[in-house]
Amino acid sequence: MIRDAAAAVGVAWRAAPVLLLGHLAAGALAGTAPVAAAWFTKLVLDRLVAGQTDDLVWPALALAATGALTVVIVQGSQYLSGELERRVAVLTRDRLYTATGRMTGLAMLEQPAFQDRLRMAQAHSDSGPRLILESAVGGVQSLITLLGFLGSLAALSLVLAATVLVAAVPALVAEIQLSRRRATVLTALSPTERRQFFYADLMTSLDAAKEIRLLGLNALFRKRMLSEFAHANAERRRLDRREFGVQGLLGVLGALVAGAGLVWAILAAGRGLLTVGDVAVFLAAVAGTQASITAIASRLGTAHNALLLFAHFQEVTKAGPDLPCPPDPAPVPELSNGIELRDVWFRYSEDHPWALRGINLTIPFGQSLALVGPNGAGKSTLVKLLCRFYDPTRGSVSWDGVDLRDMPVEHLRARIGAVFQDFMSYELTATENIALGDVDGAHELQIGTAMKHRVHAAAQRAGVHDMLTGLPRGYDTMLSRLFQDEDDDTGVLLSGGQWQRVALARAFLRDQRDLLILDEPASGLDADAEAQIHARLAAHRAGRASVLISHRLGSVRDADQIAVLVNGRLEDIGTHSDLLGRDATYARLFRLQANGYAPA
Ligand SMILES: Nc1ncnc2c1ncn2[C@@H]1O[C@H](COP(=O)(O)OP(=O)(O)OP(=O)(O)O)[C@@H](O)[C@H]1O
Repeated sequence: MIRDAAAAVGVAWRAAPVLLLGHLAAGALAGTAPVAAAWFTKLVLDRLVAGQTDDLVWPALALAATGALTVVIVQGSQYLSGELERRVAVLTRDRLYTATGRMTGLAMLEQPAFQDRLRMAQAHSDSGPRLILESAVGGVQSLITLLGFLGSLAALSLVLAATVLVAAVPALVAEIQLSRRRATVLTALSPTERRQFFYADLMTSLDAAKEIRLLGLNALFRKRMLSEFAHANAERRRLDRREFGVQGLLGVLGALVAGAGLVWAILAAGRGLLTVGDVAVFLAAVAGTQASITAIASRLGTAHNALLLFAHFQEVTKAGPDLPCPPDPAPVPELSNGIELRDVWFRYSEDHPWALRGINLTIPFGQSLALVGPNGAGKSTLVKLLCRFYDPTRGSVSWDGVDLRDMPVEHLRARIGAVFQDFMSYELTATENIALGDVDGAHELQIGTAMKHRVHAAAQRAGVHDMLTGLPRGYDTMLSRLFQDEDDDTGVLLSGGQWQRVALARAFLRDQRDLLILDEPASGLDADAEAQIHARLAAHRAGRASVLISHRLGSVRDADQIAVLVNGRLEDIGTHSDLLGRDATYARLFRLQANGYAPA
């Protein structure tokens, strides 16, 4: 907890040291103002009662100046706090997304617990340090006020000063417990909120709009969202009620102490033990002491709560890379022999069934391997292991004899081009959508003349150049209608097959890479386009290894090798004619598909 507090202050210090110091100084000044105002009031009242009107001017002026200064400090403090939060936000976001960038695998992102932590970190990383600092500054401010008023109170009655102090202990304890409870409830509600966002998102998502409307799912998802919402509200209500009860009791206790003090002060003044000014200071001190203690308790609670939430940010940013990285990684050589899977077993987690079972397979350099098999056989999983999105649970994948785990993962991926089954459609211009295939991550996307030529060539190979040229702004057209200016609605939505060609063009931009992976690259293409794409792929096979996944067996029959996966096992491997001759899964599936095209 202390380490998290130091980290939060460290973040603010790194983001804006001068603002931080200014904020602290403003807090300390603001803390002395109420005490000074009380004593100036006493001077004014005592001199008024004593008829010393000539000596009234400076305490009255000082009282007015204190009031004015307080207003300036409060306003200035608010500005400093806002600016500090803005600068902290830039720094925390940078750290958060640098940390997620260090997670080079997929397993961590797939864990619900990590997703919850990430969401909490995203939600509280900006406000966390601000709340912690504000609580610290506010706490110091209230402490200064408290000490000043306690001193004043002690000068008038030691017993009363001690009573006010002791009466404050329950408030401190209660506030800390309440804040702990608040943070626990927030964390426990995270999965509920995740589901709530999921349903809310579904109902407004463009991708889901067709099905939601056709199947009439809006009412169902709205009810589910509201039910999650109601569950979260019930928890929050329980918390608010508890808070209401505790704070109410504490308020009554404080009022009783203040009331008793007031009676004592009036009786003492009646007996001539206190002046009118003393009574004024006394009243201000009792109220000020109680208010400061309540403020300190509440600041402590806020800081405690903010710290518990900020811990999520700390955990995410401190998490190491999710794929082990050797201390002295081997450079990734250009592929010259091939990639070998040796007795590879893989499951997504210990609770999941095996997705790959003892796969032994070689993908020789300069050759193409087709992966075929029924749904869920493990084809995409195998491809994900080739890109090292996961490490095999058992066995190894090696690149020219070097285990992928011994290589820097970013170097490995720099040698791979891929189109995944669930490829991305970026809401950017057509040029950017393709140029993203070859970026230097450290720099902004540079689209000079040379890059434009390469983008056009890749688009031509993917058979999408003419279509892109014909768009309202050619290659500069936004492939989205979401990010338009009011007076510019030239963005377009592409069809599924057109998007697939753009994704292919993006992969072709990386065609100098050693391994080309195409997971169902032509599933959305018309028959002409599919034939063209496969002819082009075949022409570019030399000089690299390629892996092609397809359910349309006619399109993989020319592959140098066809591997048949069934239920995570390698059932068979060979050329098209080898496999047809063996009369197993491949031959059965091929004949089934071929029959569909045979004349009736
Ligand atoms: N991220 C994941 N977490 C847990 N299980 C997964 C994950 N991805 C895939 N699986 C499971 O692993 C198995 C293999 O899936 P995979 O996607 O590799 O099959 P596939 O052969 O590519 O299927 P398809 O032809 O339908 O694309 C399936 O049982 C699937 O449910």
